[in-house]
Amino acid sequence: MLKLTKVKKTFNAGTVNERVALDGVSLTVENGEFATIIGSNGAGKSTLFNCIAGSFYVDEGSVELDGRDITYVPDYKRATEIGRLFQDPMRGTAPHMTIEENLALAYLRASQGGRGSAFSRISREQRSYFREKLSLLGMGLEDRMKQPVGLLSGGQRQALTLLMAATLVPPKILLLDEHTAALDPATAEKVLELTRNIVEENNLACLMITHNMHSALQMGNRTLMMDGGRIVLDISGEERRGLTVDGLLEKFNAGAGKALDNDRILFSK
Ligand SMILES: Nc1ncnc2c1ncn2[C@@H]1O[C@H](COP(=O)(O)OP(=O)(O)OP(=O)(O)O)[C@@H](O)[C@H]1O
Repeated sequence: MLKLTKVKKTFNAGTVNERVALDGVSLTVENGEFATIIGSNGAGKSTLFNCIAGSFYVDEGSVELDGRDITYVPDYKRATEIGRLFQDPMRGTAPHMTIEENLALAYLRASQGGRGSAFSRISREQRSYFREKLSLLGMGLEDRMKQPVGLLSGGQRQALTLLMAATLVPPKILLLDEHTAALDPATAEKVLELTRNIVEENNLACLMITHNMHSALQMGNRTLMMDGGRIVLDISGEERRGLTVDGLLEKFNAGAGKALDNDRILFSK
């Protein structure tokens, strides 16, 4: 379980470029809870992920994972418990290493911690475990384990990254930062389907930033909307079921006191 309490983060404090990116955000995400996050430009969505992952420390407030205070735990230590995917499919895997080497490295990192742990030989057991996991993707990657990852398509690479981040050693929380935005619509749909299955099967706590309002409502079981460094809307259950995109926009207007000003979101409506 993830718990943020009154988290504040300001960039360039005291200068003309001061930006309050998170303005006292409190949020609890239980295991099995899958929340989509949508918001205006510069709302603080990526900063929220950076604070959870430890890319930088918060100015005020606390971050807890499974009841432990991790507010000042460095990012590489948190990486053993926090899986993260970015928009760019090239991030998260090493192109010159083979599929099985990437998997072995991810496995070692997640199970033993630390950056760049050296790994020796990939055992027969490991190889068959990786093969079994890869076959779940339904992309034929289990027959290409000795090929460099650089040869894969963007969608295949993102699916592999998802596997590495979320299933080899299931994380305590999975952070997805627009992880399908750079993919063509058919491939994005496939990766979203995989995401849904992986989160459900592993009963993960998951946060997914998206600019697609349909995905925001169709994926997961909770939707958060952010504006100006705050969570202005948090809907789940009955309130969320059957909600349309227009209904969500209306709720945003009521919660934020203004219309959503994110063209990427509005164009995807
Ligand atoms: N490293 C940084 N240095 C200075 N300002 C930053 C930094 N990171 C974010 N900001 C500022 O903090 C605010 C929140 O940014 P953030 O990237 O978290 O928003 P976002 O909701 O992810 O936006 P978008 O959807 O436009 O990517 C913005 O005003 C942004 O310019």
